[in-house]
Amino acid sequence: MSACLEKLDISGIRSFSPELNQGSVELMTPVTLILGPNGTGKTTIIESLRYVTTGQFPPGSKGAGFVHDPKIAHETEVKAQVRLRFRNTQGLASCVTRSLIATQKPKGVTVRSLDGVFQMRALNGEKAAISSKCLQLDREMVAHLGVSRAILDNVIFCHQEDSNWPLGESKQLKQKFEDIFACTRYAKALDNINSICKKNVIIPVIYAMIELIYVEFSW
Ligand SMILES: Nc1ncnc2c1ncn2[C@@H]1O[C@H](COP(=O)(O)OP(=O)(O)OP(=O)(O)O)[C@@H](O)[C@H]1O
Repeated sequence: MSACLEKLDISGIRSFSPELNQGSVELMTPVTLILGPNGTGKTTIIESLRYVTTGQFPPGSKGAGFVHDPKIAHETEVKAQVRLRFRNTQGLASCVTRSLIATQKPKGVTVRSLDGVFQMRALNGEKAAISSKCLQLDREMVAHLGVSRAILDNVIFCHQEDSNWPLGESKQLKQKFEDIFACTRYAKALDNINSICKKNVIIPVIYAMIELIYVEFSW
């Protein structure tokens, strides 16, 4: 079963106010169209989906610039949160929340990521919550969405500034294709299978020889 995104809540990201549940987007099946005039937040929605699923900030931002500017909020600190409700690959209701804090310092804005939370309702209706360090959460998301990080990053939620990657330099292009199709992993897996097959042929032969020797001597 493929995973299905249902609802995105954004607060404190770019022009979305830090007040909780200020920006909510219902994600429709099979497709959601995002329309609006320039500067109304269409890119921010895709950036937030990419951030909540992969933990990646938009290109070149390192978090500052992605969080609502503390100067605009007239605060020294702004809390940001992105929450995504979705059905995982088993059809179970799941929810992932990632949070950030931006602090206005004399030299500029610094951004700190807080631990994320992943919640899932099991088939018996019980709710399980995993409070998770960012790296663990990235792995959880790949498992529950059933899509690799490279596909989330470069295909499904590819940032408009990065969307020309198929026209990039051949070395980088090769790397991208390797990441997306996991070619190296398949080659390694095939090597492993071949060597296991060889071992599995050799081992029965050795057993057969030992058995033969045993039979010879037992006479
Ligand atoms: N750090 C920030 N704090 C507050 N507002 C911000 C911040 N960064 C960007 N913005 C504002 O957020 C909005 C960004 O909107 P976004 O780029 O998502 O719009 P868009 O609908 O995709 O626009 P376009 O059609 O031009 O691509 C702009 O109005 C911008 O001024």
